[in-house]
Amino acid sequence: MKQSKIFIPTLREVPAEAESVSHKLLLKAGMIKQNASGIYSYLPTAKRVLNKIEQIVREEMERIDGVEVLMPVLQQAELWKESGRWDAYGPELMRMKDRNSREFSLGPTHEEVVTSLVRDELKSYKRLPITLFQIQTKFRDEKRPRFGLLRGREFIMKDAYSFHANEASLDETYNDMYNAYHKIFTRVGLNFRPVLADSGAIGGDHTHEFMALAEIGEDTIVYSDTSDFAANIEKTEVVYTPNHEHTPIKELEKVETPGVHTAQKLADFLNVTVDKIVKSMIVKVEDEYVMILIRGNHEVNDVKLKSYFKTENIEMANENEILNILGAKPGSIGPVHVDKIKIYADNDVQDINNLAVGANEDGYHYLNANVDRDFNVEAYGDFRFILEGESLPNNLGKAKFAEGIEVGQVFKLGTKYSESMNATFLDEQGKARPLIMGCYGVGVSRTLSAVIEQHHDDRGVIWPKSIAPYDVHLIAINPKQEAQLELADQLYDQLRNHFDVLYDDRKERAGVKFNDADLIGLPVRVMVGKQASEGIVEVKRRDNSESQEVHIDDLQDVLNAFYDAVK
Ligand SMILES: O=C(C[C@@H]1CCCCN1)Cn1cnc2cc(Cl)c(F)cc2c1=O
Ligand SMILES: [Mg+2]
Ligand SMILES: [Mg+2]
Repeated sequence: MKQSKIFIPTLREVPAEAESVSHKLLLKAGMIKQNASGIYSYLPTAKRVLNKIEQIVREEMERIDGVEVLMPVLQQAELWKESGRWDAYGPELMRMKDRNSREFSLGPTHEEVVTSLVRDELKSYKRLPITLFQIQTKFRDEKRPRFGLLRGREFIMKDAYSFHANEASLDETYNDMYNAYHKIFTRVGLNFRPVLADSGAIGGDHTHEFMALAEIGEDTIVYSDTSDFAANIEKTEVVYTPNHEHTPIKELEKVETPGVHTAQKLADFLNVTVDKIVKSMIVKVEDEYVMILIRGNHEVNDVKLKSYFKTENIEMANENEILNILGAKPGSIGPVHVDKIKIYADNDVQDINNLAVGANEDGYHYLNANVDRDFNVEAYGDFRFILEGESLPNNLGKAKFAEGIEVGQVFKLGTKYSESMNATFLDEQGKARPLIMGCYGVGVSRTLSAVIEQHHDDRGVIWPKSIAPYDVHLIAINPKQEAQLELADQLYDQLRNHFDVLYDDRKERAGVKFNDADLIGLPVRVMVGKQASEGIVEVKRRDNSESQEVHIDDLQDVLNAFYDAVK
């Protein structure tokens, strides 16, 4: 492809709102353009990378007998009402009406659609197991889209669904998928770890996420320094070992605490460590508000709340809701004398008494609040994130943290959808039983970004050759020089029989061309410059500074050697 004909709007400066490296480089290298928040157009070089990632995914799915389909993006609400998920999701599920006022969602995932697709077909155990997959656009109305394609609202996913007559068959496909994902993420050049994860409201109880290691990653991986334990922090159980530091019960005392709105400030004000403070959070669980109590040095784990209350529809209450319920701002709320909403507490809250908590009056706190005397706790539970260094469950060592980008996930779904949607098959005894399902996703557009996060330098992307937009960047340094243009044109015709070639034939200054070539990040470069008249060109790698001047008679061999040497 000639660069004078393609569309790669590289930028000199990057818009300030781009925070992650991949977001900056996607914009600077002219790979994406934002249409709206979290919604992007993929420009030519990005589209070519997506094609290659999708092709790798397709190959590995078909290798384990996955069968490709393409389901609709618009999903009729009736299906989500059958599965009970129409009300289980909040504003993240984009909903709309057609011209006849029929309700639809923009598909965030396709369990309901695929189950409705097979329930009229897969009626006999003889047709099982079967795995259907698609590579398709998804929509999830994220509250805070950010980091470009890492957390978009519209994104490309490979989603696969498998159907089985028994658990053993599901286990087999789950393992096949697990291994196929290993191959996919290895082939696209990612440094990744599979981790135990929380299956959330999707159902089932066995799931692994595939995490690309990157500091920008929003997920925290908990791993062990002495075992092969690895889990998403959302899932990592906190082992509660009682360690009561109780002091003699004291009288409840209300104190004025001007300007004290955080646990740390209250701790400083009271001259105690922040773990002696108890924070109160108000959470809306579907339509009911509850209070969660947690020690000042811990954070509430929203996924553990969703798992405990068995719903995805959980949101932190906003300031107005808190004011309406408790009559005070978030920094001054607490459990004392609160009886119109239920109070839940993290296990570790049991270890201390005579608590310092908000007084439900702005600018005031209580000292010496004690459970049973001053407030009731509905239930204690594991509602927090584990801290680095704490013991892992089952003596698997101490928790260590790493950031990850979730690029894939495999689930054992069980019969959650087949039962609710009446998708049954006749077993060997002719008895109707619900299909057993698995589902498996790869974030295709997110994988593109994750690769950039792991493969770049300060000048631009360094594509692994398996998914680079092109193989070779051919640059005529000064096409106004007849000898250079002629030789470059000749090499373009020659090289494109062996490689995908991007040919920079533009009448731009050399500096612009080299900057753009570094940004675009193709594995190997052939530069036609001043020595064109002697038939000498320069071959250069993008991943290191290795380069070599070579006569065009030897170019093919040298270029093959350079290309083979690149990862
Ligand atoms: O998508 C999955 C499970 C698997 C992942 C692999 C491919 C098949 N699905 C989980 N999940 C995540 N976010 C969602 C967001 C919305 Cl708004 C929704 F309505 C449903 C879901 C939802 O179900
Ligand atoms: Mg996640
Ligand atoms: Mg997930």
